Parts: sequence; structure tokens; C-alpha cells
Amino acid sequence: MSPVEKHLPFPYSYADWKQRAKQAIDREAFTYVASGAGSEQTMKANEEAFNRWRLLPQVLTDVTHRDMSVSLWGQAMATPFLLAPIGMQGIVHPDGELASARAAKALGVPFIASTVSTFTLEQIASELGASPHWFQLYWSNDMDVTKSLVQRAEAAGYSAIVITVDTALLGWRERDLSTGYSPLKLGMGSANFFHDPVFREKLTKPPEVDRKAALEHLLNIVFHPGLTWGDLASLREITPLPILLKGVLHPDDASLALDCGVDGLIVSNHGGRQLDGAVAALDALQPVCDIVQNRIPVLFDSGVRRGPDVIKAIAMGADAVLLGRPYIYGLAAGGEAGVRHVLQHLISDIDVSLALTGKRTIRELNRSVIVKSNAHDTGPVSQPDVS
Ligand SMILES: Cc1cc2nc3c(=O)[nH]c(=O)nc-3n(C[C@H](O)[C@H](O)[C@H](O)COP(=O)(O)O)c2cc1C
Ligand SMILES: O=C(O)C(=O)c1ccccc1
Repeated sequence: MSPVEKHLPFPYSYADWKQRAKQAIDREAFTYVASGAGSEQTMKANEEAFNRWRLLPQVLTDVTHRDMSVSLWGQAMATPFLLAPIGMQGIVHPDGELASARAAKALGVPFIASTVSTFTLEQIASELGASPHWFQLYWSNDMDVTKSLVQRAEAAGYSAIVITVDTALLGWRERDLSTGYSPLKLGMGSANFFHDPVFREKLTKPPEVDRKAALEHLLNIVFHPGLTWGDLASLREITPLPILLKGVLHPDDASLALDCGVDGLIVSNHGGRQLDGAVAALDALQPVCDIVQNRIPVLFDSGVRRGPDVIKAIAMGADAVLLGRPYIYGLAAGGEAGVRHVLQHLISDIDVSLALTGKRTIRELNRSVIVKSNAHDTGPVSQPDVS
């Protein structure tokens, strides 16, 4: 970043934040965040899908007093969006998740900590204090480690467990394969494991003595391609916390999830980073909501960039959404202050968009405020490609 850019005010548009992030950090780290799987069709489709739907506002409804709060299982949330679990944030800023968590707390935005965070879940929780926070679990193929992570999360005050189910294996990310950059292999996501007493017991030497062997063990256990619906019951026995599944797209999976008694779903394709060619997440949302019929909360992520995107996803049936890459670009460009600006802008944009849709509360949003646009009317998503 040039000295001049350093003193520029923070930007507003997603494209400008992305550009600022690109200038601020190493090329490999930026590429890791920005890239998707394969041809990146699905990643692009996520944003394009929002452009195929338009809001149909109503006027003269008195929107003087507005409220964007939502409530999930009786847990109140100040905003209709949470910060998505994003691992290894230390690759874009030295303060990583601690900076994001401080910004989230300052604005009352719930934070979802990743299993593969740069700082431990306890360190992140202590930044958050009483501000709402959930823990995202990569269900390890070592059940003792999985159990230990969940128990630690509960002890640290996390109020829900998000099991990510779209990562049986890591996606085929061609741009990362080309640069050869793998922050997981470098140990950027090892804090929760290296700190874990159960994980440590299974090593012949502690990570401080033999880091290479500890990392190798981590890579062997972090994913669990053998996981099935039948395994979910065993987690239910471990924790009384609400359990959400993140990465559900198929309506049949929504039915299976209901049968298994999960407490919430997150419709997501992992920001197009897992299965290239998968449907745009937004196109999967309504079919899932139609199956769920409000029996459990349905959340949504992948492609949320602006206030109207939040309004559209909620109008389609989501109870709340998760914000992903936008806040990471804020973190890369400006640390805690960068994230705070991104969140503040999104909050203001949601507020304005809600009012201009003719609604006062998130609860009033429904399918009557969205229409599918004509195909010829869509055009490209207006974002310069800075990747
Ligand atoms: C750099 C990066 C790291 C991620 N790490 C995780 C993770 O550790 N756990 C997880 O469940 N999802 C992870 N995700 C996926 C996000 O939670 C979310 O689904 C995705 O960012 C949504 O897409 P969007 O950012 O394009 O809106 C990651 C995404 C990115 C960009
Ligand atoms: O980068 C990701 O998308 C991600 O979710 C992840 C999770 C674990 C290890 C490496 C990457």
C-alpha cells in the first residue's frame, strides 16, 4: 500500500474494499480469500443470482421507526446478519479473528468462530464477552477431539454449534494450487488443536517440540469424509446447545436434517469454494425454506454483499444471513477499524433498504416484496474484476 492510499478514507463499495485488500496484503493470501473452486462458476453465480431478483417496494407505510433485530430460538440478535466462520484470519491481518471479534462486539453483530482460527476459541470468546458468539465445528474424524472442541466452546460461552457439512474434502481450488499456498499446511489454523489437551495427548511430542509432526496429525484428522446423518445423534448427546448444519443446498437434505432433529440450517455453498458447478446458494434457498416451513431457523450465505441482498434473502424465507468475504476485505485493508466500517456500512444499508422497501421490521419481509427479473434485464454484475 502506498503512503497516499494509507490515508484515504475507507471505501463504500464491495469492489473498492476488495481492491484495497488486494493492495494491502500478500498476493497469495489475497488469492486464497478471493478464489473459488475450479472455474469459479459457482462463486460468480452466487452474486449473479441476487441480480436476477428485484425488490418490489411499497410506499406510504410510515417507516419512521425501524428495527432490524431478529430472534433465533429466543436468542435476540441486534442485526439480521452474523459474521460467517472464516478460518485462518491471521493470513490477512496480524490481529486476525481478535480484530474481527472486537469490531463485531462494537456493533452488536454476532460472531461465528471457525475451528481453524488463528487464535484459540477461548481468546476469541474473551474479546467478545457477553456479545453473541457461535462456534463452527469441523467435525474431526477423531471423536475425542471433536468432543473436546465442543466442550471447550460451551465452557467459553459459545451459544450454538455450527457443523460445516460441505467440506468432506477441501475443494479443488485451481488458483491456490497454482500458487502452492496452503495456510492450513503452514499451521495458520492450528491454534485450537495445538491448545487442545486431547489433541496433545495423541502426539508423541508436543507441537512446541515437533511442530511438523503435530501439523501432519492435524491434517490427518481435521476433515471427516466418512461422516453421515447417523452420526449427528452422537453430537446431540455431547451438548445441549442448538446445532446448525452449514452447507445444505438440496431440499431432501433439509428433510433429513428435520428428521435428525437439528436446530437450524445454513443454506450455503461455502462461497463457491467447494463444489464448482453447484447451484448458486440463493437458488437453493426457497426450496429449502419450503421444506422447513418455519419449523427451525434457516440462515443463508454465499454472495451477500449489500443491504438489498440481505433484504432479498430474508424475503425469500431466510431468518438471517452470514457475511463472509466483505468483512475479511475490511480486516485486510484496515484491521479492526476496517471491519467496523464494513459492518457499519452494511447496517446502514440494511436500514435504508428496509425502509425503502416499505417495511419497518425484518419480520414483515416476505415473498411479496421480491420478483424474478426478466432474463434480458439482468446484465453482468457491475463489479470490476480485481482478482
Ligand atoms: C478465506 C475463507 C475461509 C473460510 N473458512 C471457513 C471455515 O473455516 N469454516 C466454514 O464453515 N466456512 C468457511 N468459509 C466459508 C464462509 O463461512 C462462507 O460460507 C462464505 O465465505 C460465503 O461466501 P461469500 O464470502 O462469498 O459471501 C471460508 C470462506 C473464506 C472466503
Ligand atoms: O478455506 C476454506 O474455505 C475453508 O473452509 C477451510 C477450512 C479448513 C481448512 C482449510 C480451509
